[in-house]
Amino acid sequence: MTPSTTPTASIEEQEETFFVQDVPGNGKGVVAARSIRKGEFLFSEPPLFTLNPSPTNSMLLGALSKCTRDEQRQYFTLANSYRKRLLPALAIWETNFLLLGNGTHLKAAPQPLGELAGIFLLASRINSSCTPNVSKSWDEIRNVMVFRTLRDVQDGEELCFNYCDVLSAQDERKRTLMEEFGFDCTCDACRLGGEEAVESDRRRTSILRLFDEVGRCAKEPTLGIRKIKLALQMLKEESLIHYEASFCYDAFQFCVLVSDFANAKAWIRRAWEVSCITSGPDSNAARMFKVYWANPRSHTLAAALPKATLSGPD
Ligand SMILES: C[S@@+](CC[C@H](N)C(=O)[O-])C[C@H]1O[C@@H](n2cnc3c(N)ncnc32)[C@H](O)[C@@H]1O
Repeated sequence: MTPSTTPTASIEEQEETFFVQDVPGNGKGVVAARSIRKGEFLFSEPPLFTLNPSPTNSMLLGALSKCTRDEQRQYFTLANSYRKRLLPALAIWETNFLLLGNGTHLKAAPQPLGELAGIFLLASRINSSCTPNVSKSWDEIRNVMVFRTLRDVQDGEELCFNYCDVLSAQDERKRTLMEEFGFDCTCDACRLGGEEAVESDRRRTSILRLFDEVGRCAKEPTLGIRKIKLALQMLKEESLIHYEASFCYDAFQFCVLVSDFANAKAWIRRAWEVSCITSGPDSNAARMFKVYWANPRSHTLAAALPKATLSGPD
């Protein structure tokens, strides 16, 4: 796999790749104008302004007063899910802000100290999906939010990232999105019914449980790898690439623990490939994985347990 190079896209390039249009039932949305390969860079966008994630209306008016007339006009045409409850500037902020950094942007979740949030005029048009085909990652060096495709996207398909944690059951996701963002989620995963919904819920909640269980397998690397393979299989079935890199990195660590450096290399290479897709080859994660791929013995856990041979990715 060849990861995309460091991104910048002109307006013309963007228009050839995607456009903003009305999406039935969900206001506006961003739609692919051509087929797009997984891991492709879509666009990067600087924030119009940044504030702490819970500003007052007057703080917002202060920030807006430093914007141009056109930017103010664009701000006030963004979606507003809190029309009946909040003053316009605050209501639009609550509907559209994104956290800088790579955490969740759920309002109820504890935020790291000093975490900032921002308004991104174009990204504000991207709707939510619990099976997202777009990733967003904050580039702290260039001060831009970067958007990439997580899987192959067809011409005409809507581009969506996830507003909430996707590793929970449908009713919990829908409740969170209603409570935190004021809308009833109509994404494909939230529209599943019957046996399909039960199966999807089972996989997503199992993957979450496996995250925890894998972390407790430090003394049982073989069991750890078995659980990781199970989680990767379920992630594939749910089309959720997000978490693959993290599981592959855990598998790498199990392998270096027992000096199985051949399989360690195979796992960390896969972690690198996935992180190039989800956050780009220049991301901190991708850089770290590349270093370990070149020299797995440099990891602090190397040879901490007796030698053994585990297995690599399927
Ligand atoms: C950040 S805006 C996204 C763009 C918005 N559709 C627009 O017209 O500008 C968030 C709002 O879009 C709508 N929305 C986003 N994702 C949705 C989904 N999965 N199901 C239903 N509505 C959604 C909700 O009204 C939500 O408050």
